[in-house]
Amino acid sequence: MSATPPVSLPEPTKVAVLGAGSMGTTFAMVLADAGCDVTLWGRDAVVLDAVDQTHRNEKYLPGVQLPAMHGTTDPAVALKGASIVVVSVPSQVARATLSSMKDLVEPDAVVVSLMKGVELGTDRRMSQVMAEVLDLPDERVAVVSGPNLAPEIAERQPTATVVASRSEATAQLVADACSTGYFRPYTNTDVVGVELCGAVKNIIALAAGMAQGQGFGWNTLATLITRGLVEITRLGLALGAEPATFSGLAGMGDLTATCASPLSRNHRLGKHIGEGLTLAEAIKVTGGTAEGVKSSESVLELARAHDVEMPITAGVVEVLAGKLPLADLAATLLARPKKSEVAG
Ligand SMILES: NC(=O)C1=CN([C@@H]2O[C@H](COP(=O)(O)OP(=O)(O)OC[C@H]3O[C@@H](n4cnc5c(N)ncnc54)[C@H](O)[C@@H]3O)[C@@H](O)[C@H]2O)C=CC1
Ligand SMILES: O=C(CO)COP(=O)(O)O
Repeated sequence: MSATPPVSLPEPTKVAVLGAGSMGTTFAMVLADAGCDVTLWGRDAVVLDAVDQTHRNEKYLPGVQLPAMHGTTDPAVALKGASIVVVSVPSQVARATLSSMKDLVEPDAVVVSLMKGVELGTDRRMSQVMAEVLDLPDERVAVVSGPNLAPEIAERQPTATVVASRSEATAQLVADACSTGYFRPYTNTDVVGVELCGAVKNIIALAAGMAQGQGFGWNTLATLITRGLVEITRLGLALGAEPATFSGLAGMGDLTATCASPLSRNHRLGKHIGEGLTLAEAIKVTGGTAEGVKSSESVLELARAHDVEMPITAGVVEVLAGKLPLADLAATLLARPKKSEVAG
């Protein structure tokens, strides 16, 4: 097994995208638009047949005409010859999904996570899960994260993102593979920071949605975004992230998009709870993967293990668990002991 990926790939780069939901399909579109030979893998034969034959995924991206790509339910077909493997399944099933495909991934492939969650039970970030299951060295691991609401990218609206890898050459390689006229990747070597930004902003977006559902306005939203960024930064720094990451696209960028947009499933789910639905009802009505629900628990565990204060996250966990009435959340947060804004 080679520890270092090739610095350039054969043209066109063959890419497997694992997970045919809204983000997996959208990123497959970006890669194909960028000139890659893309095969999308998923479990639903009806969906993948349509992707393969008519280049449409009506279940997850209704009305969107995709560029030419392959679709399959057979992981061996998707992974054969793929020099880049993109993983876009819900975080809590990443380990099981990758374990079942472990022997099919090409020995030199770079494996990229689009997932924005932290594993329950282990508190591992997705790049850690991928590396553990597939036995990958740092040079073969990358993550992509930024203000990247799938429905907007699928309309080819302009946005930017961060491709992070401990290896600058790997980050550059993945950035080259997904660079288009509407999607601009920046590189970063701070994998920890970029990944934590993606996972924790979903929890803050739940809180922002709850606040909106309760009828609170822009001041509350801005307060949650700003103090949410403080929580993300505190946890990230405790885990070795770089300070500059938090004001970047994966940090402030994604936090703003997700907390403000009704396209965010986490925001919508929080809003349903704010309007009075139970968690179970809100999950059903929202549909799709709202990573913050489960990751709030693992992120809070990480925070406690590193002695990091995350009051908004802790409040969201209590509300979701039914231990704190949502009507009391704001008062609970505001009643905490007064402190300096800038002292840690
Ligand atoms: N949708 C978005 O705007 C964005 C999503 N992401 C991240 O991408 C990841 C995937 O999310 P989406 O594609 O949006 O979710 P989705 O809910 O649209 O699709 C999830 C996909 O995973 C499949 N799946 C569910 N359980 C599975 C299992 N046990 N084994 C294999 N496949 C399974 C579903 O069939 C579906 O195809 C998440 O971590 C999310 O945070 C990141 C950026 C933007
Ligand atoms: O991560 C996202 C945008 O960058 C998508 O957010 P949701 O998972 O809340 O829809």
